[in-house]
Amino acid sequence: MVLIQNTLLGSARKKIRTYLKGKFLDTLRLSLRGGHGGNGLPKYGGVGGQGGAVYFQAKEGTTLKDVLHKYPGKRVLAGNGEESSKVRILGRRGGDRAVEVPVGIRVLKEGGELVAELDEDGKSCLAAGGGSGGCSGNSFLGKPGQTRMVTLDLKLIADVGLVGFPNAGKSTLVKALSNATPKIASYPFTTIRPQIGTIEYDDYRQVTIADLPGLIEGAHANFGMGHKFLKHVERTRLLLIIVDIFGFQLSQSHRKRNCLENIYALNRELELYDKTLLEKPCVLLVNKMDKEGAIDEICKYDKYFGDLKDGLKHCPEELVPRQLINLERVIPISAKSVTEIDKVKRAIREVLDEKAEEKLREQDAAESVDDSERRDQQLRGKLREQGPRIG
Ligand SMILES: Nc1nc2c(ncn2[C@@H]2O[C@H](COP(=O)(O)OP(=O)(O)OP(=O)(O)O)[C@@H](O)[C@H]2O)c(=O)[nH]1
Ligand SMILES: [Mg+2]
Repeated sequence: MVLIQNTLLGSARKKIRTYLKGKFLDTLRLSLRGGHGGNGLPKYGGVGGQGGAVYFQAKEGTTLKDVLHKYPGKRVLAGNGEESSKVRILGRRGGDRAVEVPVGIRVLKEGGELVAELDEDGKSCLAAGGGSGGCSGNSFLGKPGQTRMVTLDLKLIADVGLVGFPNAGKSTLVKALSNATPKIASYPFTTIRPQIGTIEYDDYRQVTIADLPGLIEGAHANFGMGHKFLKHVERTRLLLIIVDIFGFQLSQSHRKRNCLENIYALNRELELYDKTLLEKPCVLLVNKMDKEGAIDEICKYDKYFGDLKDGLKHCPEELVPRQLINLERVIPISAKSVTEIDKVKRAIREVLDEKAEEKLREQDAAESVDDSERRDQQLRGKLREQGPRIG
């Protein structure tokens, strides 16, 4: 029996391995069941053991593929509580099951309700509790554990997210900036899954950057790969928007968009996905400046990069965003040139630091307002205690 079970499990694992080869998993549905409580022993007043619970624990370096390899049937069961017996009046508690999941996981119940957000290494949450053991209060009958379907939804955690149309040079840039080794090719949709690289600075500071598959116009209506990868920029602190100086044309049947139109189109796709993304600081990289004719091209649009509002008069109606992105810097680059990569590296660091300082200043200001309000309240309280003044 055990042999048959092992063989079946082995073949399921094999199928899953083949299916997952090359596939990026960022969501996984699991069926969970807490352990059943053990029965009590009425004759001796014995209490059955509590059923074990299912937990999720975030662990650096784990992927959703690892979870699936471990639970190919997508079912996680905790141990049942032990029954009370003459030799062991208090039944032993059933074993807990701690499922290691990637950092950045959101645990969602059926219907999408958020159970927990495991965004730090080591953070854990209870996902399905065990049933209580049988005792005098429940006729000595152990209770079943909680049964629950959950979805694990992964949002990558990176400091910087790259947003651009296909072929703009996102992967070329990430490869030059960081330790990531994404595939680069001269056709669109080379990148089909997100990848995170780490940028190292001379003072050992590290900044993580996410290379994402290219967006296309109409991604909000599920064209191309749709918006499904944009969730991975939700937790970033900075957006690197990258456009090809010569614009982008998906195919002969699509309209060619120049680089200014590309910026508005990306702005609009971000807005249609989630307008709070527009509050993030953005750095615009105008790429492929080493190509012939690039200088003439940038001269046409340069004046609008500093004031996107002014450029709206050249924007086709269908691309006009309601709210414009916050461009902190505009840097013309060639992702193939080492010196220009250094410029980008410095700018990333500067903007991240500026924003962090701004946030600290705002927190300090809010705290000092709180302090002065507290002092005012104390003073008013004291005056009330002293009673009304005569005269
Ligand atoms: N001349 C020139 N070519 C570049 C530059 N940056 C990228 N390329 C070329 O542009 C093509 C696309 O580059 P990728 O880095 O794969 O572009 P991507 O934005 O990651 O594309 P997708 O993954 O399809 O979205 C490749 O042939 C690169 O060699 C650049 O600065 N100058
Ligand atoms: Mg790419």
